[in-house]
Amino acid sequence: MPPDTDQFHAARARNDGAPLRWLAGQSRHARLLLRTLYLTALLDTAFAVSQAALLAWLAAQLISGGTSLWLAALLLLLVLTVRTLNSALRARQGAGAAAEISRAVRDDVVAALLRGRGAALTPGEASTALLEQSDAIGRYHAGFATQRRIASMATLLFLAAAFSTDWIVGLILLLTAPLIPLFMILVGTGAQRAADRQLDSLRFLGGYFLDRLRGVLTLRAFAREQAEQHAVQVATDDFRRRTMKVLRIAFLTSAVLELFAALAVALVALYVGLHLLNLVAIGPGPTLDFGTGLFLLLLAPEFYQPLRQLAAGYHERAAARAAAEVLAPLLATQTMPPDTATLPTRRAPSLTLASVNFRYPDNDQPLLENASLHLPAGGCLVIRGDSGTGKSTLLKLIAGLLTPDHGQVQHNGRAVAPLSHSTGALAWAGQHPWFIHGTLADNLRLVAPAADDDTLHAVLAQCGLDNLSSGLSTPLDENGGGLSGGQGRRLGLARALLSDAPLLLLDEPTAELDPATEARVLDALRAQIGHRTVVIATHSVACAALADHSLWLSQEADGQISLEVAHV
Ligand SMILES: Nc1ncnc2c1ncn2[C@@H]1O[C@H](COP(=O)(O)OP(=O)(O)OP(=O)(O)O)[C@@H](O)[C@H]1O
Repeated sequence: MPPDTDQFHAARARNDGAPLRWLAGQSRHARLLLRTLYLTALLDTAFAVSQAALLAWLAAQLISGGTSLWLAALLLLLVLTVRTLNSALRARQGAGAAAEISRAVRDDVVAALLRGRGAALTPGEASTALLEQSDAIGRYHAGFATQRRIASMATLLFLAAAFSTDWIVGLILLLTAPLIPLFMILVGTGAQRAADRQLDSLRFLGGYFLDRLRGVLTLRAFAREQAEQHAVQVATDDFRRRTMKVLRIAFLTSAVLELFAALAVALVALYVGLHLLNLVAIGPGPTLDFGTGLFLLLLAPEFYQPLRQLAAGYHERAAARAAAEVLAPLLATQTMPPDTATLPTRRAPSLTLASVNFRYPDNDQPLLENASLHLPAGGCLVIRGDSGTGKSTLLKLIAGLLTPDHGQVQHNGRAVAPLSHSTGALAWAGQHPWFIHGTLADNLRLVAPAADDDTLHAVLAQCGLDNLSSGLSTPLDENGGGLSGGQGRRLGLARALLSDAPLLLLDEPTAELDPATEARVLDALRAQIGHRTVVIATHSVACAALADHSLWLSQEADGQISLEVAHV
């Protein structure tokens, strides 16, 4: 179900934590788990009161040699067993709800990244958003947010039990209980600031490590390992200090709250003790016998337990708020544009750009302004132009990886669906193909799981990849290790050709190829034109000869990109 983005933005502007509630509301399964979690927590409160009452009854029976000893023991055993089972269920529902919410948020983040919404994020920031921040949202909802609701209901239940037994003890609990939330609010701002700083540091570190790992060979070539090692140490140290600060606040909060709770329990114990020794005359007086006194004494620590758990999870709230601020711009744009559609058939689509404007968020200059073109179904459009004028960007717009700021990209006259909603209607071979750890065959079968070896050999031959000594069994790592740069790129092309997508989008498919291999690849591409619509971004003159429509992008003196369309 697409979220209501207006509501989201309004909530964000109010900064009342509503983005967090909005993020949890996305999954129906998570809502169900949260409800069960809440119910089990309320049951636990009822069991805690019963357990205290039965324990006190049993002790009273033991001392007075009462006749209901076995009944009290049996009932206590029953309550203890059911409470243990209920606690296990509660822990399970809590973990399930946290995992489910994290999964739902993660799915939304993946969809947003696939739509190019994370263009401004470094890979490290994107992976932090996918892993830590999504988890922080899940932990918060199953932890602090649920505990807040539980604590208020449980407090009322315990107070009702205490007041109905002894109003003085009820009063002690009532007057000491607000100290805990009050203290939490007092440390709140500091905790939030510390969590924000820790998250900033984590996001920075994510990207920093990834960049250094990728560039490790370059760093070694320039003998920069020592300097980088030191820089990594400094960055890690900074993260450690910030994490310790968050933990210090969390521990300090817990310790102070433990102290409050211990003092309040001691106060109840003092009152009950003085009463049993007949040293005070206030309260219910002679009705406070040993059993009732013990019940109140057992009830007091249970009363503070939900509030202490709430305080212990307070840093979860700060971490989740910080995470929601980062995820908000990514997830607020999840709505599908109206009248969008994936390609309904396997027929080659026509392509239209209708007055498209596009600017990368961190660039002042628009890259495309009022760009329009039409490519009939089964046509071949070749995009050429100076480096950096926007050829790859245009391909991404056609793919639905990027969304125009104004105007529309249409497939068969209908607005293009974001790539995350696509159903295999287009095949993409980019400049930096993506590999999986496995064999060459594994990498090809990503797009055609049922393809037999003969089909794979045929497509490899078309792309000039039939001379590898281990053939389909050639092992690859996730960086394409096992293939040369040009071979890796041709594997990407082979994958696109192997798919049955009716729209082929190819970015520099013949770069780094010797003339003989380029000729083979061009023959393979020529064979696609007519029954597939093909769009190619290239610098190659030979490749440009495939075009029945061509486009030239060039940069004007004033920095503007102009777009010249020609029917070949
Ligand atoms: N993710 C991004 N964020 C901001 N600016 C970007 C981003 N990607 C590309 N650009 C900028 O947009 C411009 C067009 O980039 P693009 O990759 O589309 O060019 P290109 O014509 O394909 O270049 P080349 O021929 O060198 O491959 C460049 O000036 C680049 O700096």
